Amino acid sequence: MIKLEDVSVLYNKKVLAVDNISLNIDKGEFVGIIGLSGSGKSSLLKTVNLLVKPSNGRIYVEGTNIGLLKDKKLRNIRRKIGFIFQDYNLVDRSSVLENVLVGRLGYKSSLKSFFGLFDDEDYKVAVNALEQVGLKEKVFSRADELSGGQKQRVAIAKTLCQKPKIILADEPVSSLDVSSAQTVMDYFKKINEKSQITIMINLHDVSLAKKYCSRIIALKHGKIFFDKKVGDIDDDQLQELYQ
Ligand SMILES: Nc1ncnc2c1ncn2[C@@H]1O[C@H](COP(=O)(O)OP(=O)(O)OP(=O)(O)O)[C@@H](O)[C@H]1O
Repeated sequence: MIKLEDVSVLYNKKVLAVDNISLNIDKGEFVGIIGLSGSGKSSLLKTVNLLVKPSNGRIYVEGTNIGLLKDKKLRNIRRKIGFIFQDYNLVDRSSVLENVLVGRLGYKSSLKSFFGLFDDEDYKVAVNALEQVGLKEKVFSRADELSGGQKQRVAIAKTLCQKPKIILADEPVSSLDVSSAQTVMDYFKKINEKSQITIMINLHDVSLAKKYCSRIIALKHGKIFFDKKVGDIDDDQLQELYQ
């Protein structure tokens, strides 16, 4: 589903955030990325949909080298890849429904998306997405009336409206209390299992990564320190990672 070949990210010609990484992620995997702050987790995730352009290497999504795509073809492939940010990325003064409908814009002509014109099908998809994250009753609430955990669930619903095959989530629960973080992670897990959506998620909380992910990729100084099934990770390796 996702294949990286010799991918590096170099900022300002001097900070090597991702150092020659190659990896393969299959459809339906739930992969956690862990590592110290500054180890390159965010940069790695953002290269997968070209939010950050790699300075070297190739990125394949479903076999297509996305670095070679332009305009409509690039937009179409990006539509398949949802991205969830730590700070939710919602419009606070808009309703939950309006926020979620933004996820449909990739399916609209530029004119319709400019005027925010949605049809019955869009509303159906949006309400269904909110149902999937347990927030159907909040459909007309304003986004800024929600708790952090609820906001992140709205962000997930927005992404689901894109009908993604892949969800990339960059520290999606690090601003949340323990209980809200678990609830959000539960929804990620449900979505992964029910829809076979491939998930790559950056987490600084190793215990959450071990609880929810099937595979963990640990980064150190921009390189893969280990890449293992959760059951194969031992505490010594984790200690070495965080030293
Ligand atoms: N836009 C940028 N311009 C310049 N340097 C950057 C940029 N983004 C990240 N870096 C640097 O790249 C390196 C990796 O950062 P990155 O954010 O990818 O790591 P991270 O593991 O996600 O860290 P954190 O957990 O703190 O977000 C760091 O040295 C960081 O300062």
